[in-house]
Amino acid sequence: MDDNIKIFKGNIIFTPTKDAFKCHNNAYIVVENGKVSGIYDNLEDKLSKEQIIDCSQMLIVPGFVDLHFHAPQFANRGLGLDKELLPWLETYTFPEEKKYEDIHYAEKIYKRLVHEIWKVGTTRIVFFSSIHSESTELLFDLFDKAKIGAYIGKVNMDRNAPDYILEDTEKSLRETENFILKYKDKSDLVKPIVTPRFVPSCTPELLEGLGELALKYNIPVQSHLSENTHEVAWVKELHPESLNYADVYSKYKLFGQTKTVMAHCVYTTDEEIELMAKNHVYAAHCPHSNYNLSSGIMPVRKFLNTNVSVGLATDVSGCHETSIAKVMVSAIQASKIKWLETNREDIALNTSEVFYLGTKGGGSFFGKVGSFEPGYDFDALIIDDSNLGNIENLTLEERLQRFIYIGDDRNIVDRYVKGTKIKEPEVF
Ligand SMILES: O=c1[nH]c(=O)c2nc[nH]c2[nH]1
Ligand SMILES: [Zn+2]
Repeated sequence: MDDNIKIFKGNIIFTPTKDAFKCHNNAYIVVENGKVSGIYDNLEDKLSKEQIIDCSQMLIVPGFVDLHFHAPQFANRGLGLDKELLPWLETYTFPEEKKYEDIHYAEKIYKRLVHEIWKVGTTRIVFFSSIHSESTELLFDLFDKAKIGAYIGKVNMDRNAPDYILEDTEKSLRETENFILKYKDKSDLVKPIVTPRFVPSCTPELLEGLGELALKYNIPVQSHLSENTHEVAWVKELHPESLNYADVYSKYKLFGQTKTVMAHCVYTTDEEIELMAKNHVYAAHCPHSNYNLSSGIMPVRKFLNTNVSVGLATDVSGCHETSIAKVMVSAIQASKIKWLETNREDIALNTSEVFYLGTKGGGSFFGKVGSFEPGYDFDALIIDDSNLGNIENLTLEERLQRFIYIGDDRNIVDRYVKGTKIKEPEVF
């Protein structure tokens, strides 16, 4: 058989749309050159046993996609989470990010990070690094070597933070351009992304320069939008000339002029949501982080009803969890509170919806990723849930739901990206 063809047998479950799971019990998924070519209920008569990767009792699901993660905050998980956003940034986040000027510290933590992302079954991820070019390049190289898909952004910030974490505007732009030039064509799986931290920490000159760079090299953009009420008020104070928070990014060509993702969107107005839909700007929903930092609850249903593309994200270290499965749980919980808050108008999310958001919803930011429809990259997790309880009398949907709620990385037997099995990365 052609080396470029792999055939997996197992219980295949995925969400081509958010509205329902597609399930194939004990079926075959054929992968050619890293892409799904089809799913068949029976191929046995055409194949010998050696040609099949047998996962018979197991679940085969798309890999998880995390649309927003701060790599240099990895060692800070679980610290200072009784604070709100702005005091937390000052007391915990900025001092930790400063440490990434030391490449040896970066190497120690980033190697652990790659291992963790592999462990929890995240196969595609969008990272903020820190302001430091050398550490950012290291992060890029480690994910490229691990063969996990990622966008990686050198953070830009030149105002409203302690001196030790601020950049000179010109230098920030120059280093960002150098990073783009060095890495934009280096890897098939890992790519640069333009990363203004958020409006309060970027001068208009910096935002303007970053918008120009994104357009010049057609590089995607990521930032934060309307996470916290104090932050939103601060942006209004800094930019009285703008209609709203999104309008500031938009003015500097950082709001959909190239592919864009904005984290949080808790206080985004109806006009801003309309603009996101019009400009195809993604929203990264980070419910765990929003609880921890007392930010609020993003009205996800409103975004979905307005046809905004939404994915899930941990937002480590606003979030102490690294698993997107656990974010799926908190997305359901948060939406139930929102349902109560809106007098039962914003219908709560169900399991197929959050699974969609954590796979195909965020995956589309990377291309044909997060589903098993023909032509999609075969990014997959093989899950053995036999230790979680009886599997005989449950539907595949129930088994997957149970894994999301009570399973963990110990249930993930194998991980694939673009049809290639990802080996466990070395930590030391
Ligand atoms: O959750 C967040 N984490 C951060 O590091 C950050 N910086 C600005 N805004 C932020 N929000
Ligand atoms: Zn963030």
